[in-house]
Amino acid sequence: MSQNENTTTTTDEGGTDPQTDDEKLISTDVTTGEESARAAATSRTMVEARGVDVYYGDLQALDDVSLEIPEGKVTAMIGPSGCGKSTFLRCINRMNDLVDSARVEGDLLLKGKNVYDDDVDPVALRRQVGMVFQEPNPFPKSIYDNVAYGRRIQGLEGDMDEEVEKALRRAALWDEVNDQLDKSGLDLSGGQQQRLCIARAIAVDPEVILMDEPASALDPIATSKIEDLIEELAEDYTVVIVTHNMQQAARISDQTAVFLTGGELVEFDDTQKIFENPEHDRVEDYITGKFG
Ligand SMILES: Nc1ncnc2c1ncn2[C@@H]1O[C@H](COP(=O)(O)OP(=O)(O)OP(=O)(O)O)[C@@H](O)[C@H]1O
Repeated sequence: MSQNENTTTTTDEGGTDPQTDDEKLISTDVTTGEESARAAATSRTMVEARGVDVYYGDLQALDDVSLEIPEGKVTAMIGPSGCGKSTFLRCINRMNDLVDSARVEGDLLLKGKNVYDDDVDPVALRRQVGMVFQEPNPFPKSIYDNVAYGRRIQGLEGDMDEEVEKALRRAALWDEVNDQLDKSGLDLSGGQQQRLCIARAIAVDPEVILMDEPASALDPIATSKIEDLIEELAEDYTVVIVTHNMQQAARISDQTAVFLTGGELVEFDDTQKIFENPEHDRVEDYITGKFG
């Protein structure tokens, strides 16, 4: 957001937002302290969807999706191809804004604040809600610069060497790369590249990490490392992961959302319940491989 765009905004209640332009520039958290405190006092929900519909032109990709994603857990999104899992993930950090034909209706709240409100800066939102994609996509830069990049462009304070080391340690990559930080990120193995992308995402201190099939391009050993890492990350972050791999969802997630054709969220519950005793026959059929 440019400084000129930072004008006084109208609140839901019709009053004016007392936050000054400078304060808004300093505060990149899209939720205000008051909103965060209110949300924390009433629940531990990090992300809440209320009646979310998404369209790409005439095609409806999500149909009236409502769910609450708890803080500090791993939440998996599963379902057959084309049922809207990635679309839902991309609503949370407004990546769908980048698709001209995409239209989002309903409410998508992050710590009680609608991320689609006019006063939310999508760039600040994407710092708070980081993303890791299916194909590892490090920048053609050194390992160090890949991790430092986000902090530099966001102007975040702190000792950069320490921050880079911290992020690489959290991403379980430090021990493998600490003596070659100048090496290109592109020269790492696929699994290391994906952990580098995770380090890059966490270097800017997000609260939520979205992962869109983060291990599907990796071999079984690299996959297993990423799965271990995801479980560890949930100690510090809220993780939302799209996966085609039901065993993976069962292994690493606390909650599972099952989407079925037509962009419908059919069931959302504890992962154990979804896999052992789902409420809906259609979910059982999907889990047991009768379709999808
Ligand atoms: N950028 C886009 N433009 C037009 N239609 C899109 C776009 N992205 C997704 N869609 C359509 O929206 C629907 C949901 O797609 P989405 O990628 O969210 O599903 P998914 O469940 O993640 O699928 P997969 O498991 O195959 O990745 C599909 O019909 C898809 O073709």
